[in-house]
Amino acid sequence: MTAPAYQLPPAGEPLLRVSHVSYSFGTGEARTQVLFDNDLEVMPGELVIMSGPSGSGKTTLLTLIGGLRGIQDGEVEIWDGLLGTYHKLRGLDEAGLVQTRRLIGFIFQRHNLFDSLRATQNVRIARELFPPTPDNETRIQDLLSYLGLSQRVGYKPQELSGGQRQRVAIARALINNPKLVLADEPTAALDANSGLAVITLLQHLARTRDPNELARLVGKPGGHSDSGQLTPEQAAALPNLARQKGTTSLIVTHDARTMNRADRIVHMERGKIVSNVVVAERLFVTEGLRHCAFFAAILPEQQQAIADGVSVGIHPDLPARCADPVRRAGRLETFKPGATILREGDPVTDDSKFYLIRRGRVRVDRATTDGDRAVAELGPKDFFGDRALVTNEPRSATVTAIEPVEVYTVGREIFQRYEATSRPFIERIRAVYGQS
Ligand SMILES: Nc1ncnc2c1ncn2[C@@H]1O[C@H](COP(=O)(O)OP(=O)(O)OP(=O)(O)O)[C@@H](O)[C@H]1O
Repeated sequence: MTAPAYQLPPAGEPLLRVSHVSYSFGTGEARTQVLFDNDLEVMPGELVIMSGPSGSGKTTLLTLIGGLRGIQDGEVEIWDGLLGTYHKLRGLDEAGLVQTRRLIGFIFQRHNLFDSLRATQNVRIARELFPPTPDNETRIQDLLSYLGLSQRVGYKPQELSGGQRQRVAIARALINNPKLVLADEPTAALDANSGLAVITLLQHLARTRDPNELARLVGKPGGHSDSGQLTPEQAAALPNLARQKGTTSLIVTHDARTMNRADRIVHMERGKIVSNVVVAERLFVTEGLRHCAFFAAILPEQQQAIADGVSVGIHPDLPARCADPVRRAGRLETFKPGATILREGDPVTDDSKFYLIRRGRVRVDRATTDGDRAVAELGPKDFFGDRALVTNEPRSATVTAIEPVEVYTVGREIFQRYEATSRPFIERIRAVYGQS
């Protein structure tokens, strides 16, 4: 019998969806609510870091997602690509939960290795839950050796250091190519090389990466294995270890080195997800804003805050959707070909916006001082609509979508905020835009 083929979730749908999840410990007077109405969607192949102060509820949320605790309020749905359906965890019986947990690779602090088993056996026993493949044994050895344990495969847990045990637990979590990895501080006990190896493997399990990205992480042959770089052998082993792409990882960590490698950073405070930033989108918007004279003139941290507010929760590989409140805070608008985005002569109102093109091309058509018309085309990373918001004069051009267009928008209120707070600032800016 051949294994059923894995299907991805329907286009644009997440692999994991958390909706309105709240949670309390204890009962009666001792009842304490620790999670408050959380929403989160994680797309296939995303590497998401969850950060936040101690006690903010990260571990509790992770255990709910993993089906290790019963859901009290809200829902958690996990895509099962073999059944082609979502498992809804709320109210699921133990058999259903066991089935769901088999989709997940858990990397938690308490590793629960079997004390009587050697490193290889601890990994093999997880592999035995699934149908064997001809390369079972080589894969186990390759994974352990990639994680720097080739000299330790025959050791039992008590003969290993904390970091080595953690690496065996990681090998065990990843040996079955889970489509969802849930990890709680996976790199906390690890040296620099092992931490980097783990996060790089998760990145490569997620999707094909730019080879240059990997090349930058690799040290010289024979270099020190704890140099904070990968050895050439580790880099060479990656393609084979990460043949099956599409692994989604949700990682709780305080480790700044790990955070730099995330696709998205979700931040929790006091039981609530308070920010949800897609790193590539934030970078795109920040760079785009900095090319505009108005935003270039404000402080970098203010630019960053505006970029975060604009791009929050938007995923780089997918069209914009507004599924949860965190995403709704994102300001992405779409226009069909032929649609007018701005019209020459329209007055500035409270609804007026600045536009940064994310995808597609627009035509800009405006009257020139000599009575002619000037036409230009703009594309991704170009922007328009700032001048009228600074000068409060009517729109000076008509902007039309040539193709399907996605634009990030910044509302007029941001411009007014600076006008209200800093007179000299706005005068300087108006001078740049040709107004006294
Ligand atoms: N079993 C439990 N019984 C009662 N309260 C608990 C229990 N587990 C956690 N809590 C409380 O729930 C809140 C959230 O804890 P949680 O461990 O989820 O936070 P965290 O963000 O993961 O913290 P850390 O980074 O320190 O691991 C904390 O106030 C904690 O004291």
